[in-house]
Amino acid sequence: MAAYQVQPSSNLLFRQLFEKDSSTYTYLLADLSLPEKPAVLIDPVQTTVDRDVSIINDLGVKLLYAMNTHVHADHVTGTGLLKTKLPGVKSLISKASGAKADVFVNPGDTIQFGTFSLEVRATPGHTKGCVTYVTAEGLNQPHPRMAFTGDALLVRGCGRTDFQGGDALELYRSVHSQIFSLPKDTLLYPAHDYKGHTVTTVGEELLYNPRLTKDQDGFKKIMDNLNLAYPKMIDIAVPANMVCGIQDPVAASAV
Ligand SMILES: N[C@@H](CCC(=O)N[C@@H](CSS)C(=O)NCC(=O)O)C(=O)O
Repeated sequence: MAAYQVQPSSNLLFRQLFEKDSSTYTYLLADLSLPEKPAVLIDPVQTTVDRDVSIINDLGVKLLYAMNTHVHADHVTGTGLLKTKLPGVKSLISKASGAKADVFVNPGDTIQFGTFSLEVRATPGHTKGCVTYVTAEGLNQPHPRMAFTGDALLVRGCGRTDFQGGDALELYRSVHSQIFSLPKDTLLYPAHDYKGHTVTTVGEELLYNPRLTKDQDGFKKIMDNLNLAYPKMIDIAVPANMVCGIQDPVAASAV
């Protein structure tokens, strides 16, 4: 297996952070070419917000957006709590998610942080409002490109499709049209991994993804027979994430 050295651009700060209880990856990206070092944080988890705030403060970056790829069912997002700890931060999620946030994005929108940006691609199927965030093309942009796929595409897997408006055929079409259409060397960063993987590429998943290399019928059969237990925190996480996590930590801790 090839080892990936992420050298997207000397000006792009990139950190992949892990939360072990839900096996969630959180990603910090910042533009070091500007004095303010504008940054975004993708899929933060509430229980690791203090870690994230420490890293942000240690590195001296300015967090603009705490953003989600979708309404998570297995953990409470850190976006609400981050807003209370880092004033000025805006929560961001897709309009199609139906969740509350400061900023809503639609397919084709770009999220700017300094000289870098992330393109919003609609990748529904795991949930209705799932999006993938993709770095831009261009001379001073990360090369290879990087895509943050949430739960639409996992390394050698994909998100389940049995709740929150999930739909196996929609997920299949989303991944093939919006993710597998990217250049083969595009680095794919998922929101979860349960087996110790960190990153993959479009080329690798086109060859080795055991679900998405099948045809649509074969894929649907696999997804209909996953028989996964519901996430332990689903009844707490989904309602909390519909409002982008805790908005008032004092009130929440009093409950
Ligand atoms: N055991 C975990 C939940 C595991 C799970 O269902 N993961 C989801 C993504 S989070 S909703 C998934 O789509 N998994 C796909 C797969 O093939 O594993 C818990 O209880 O939290």
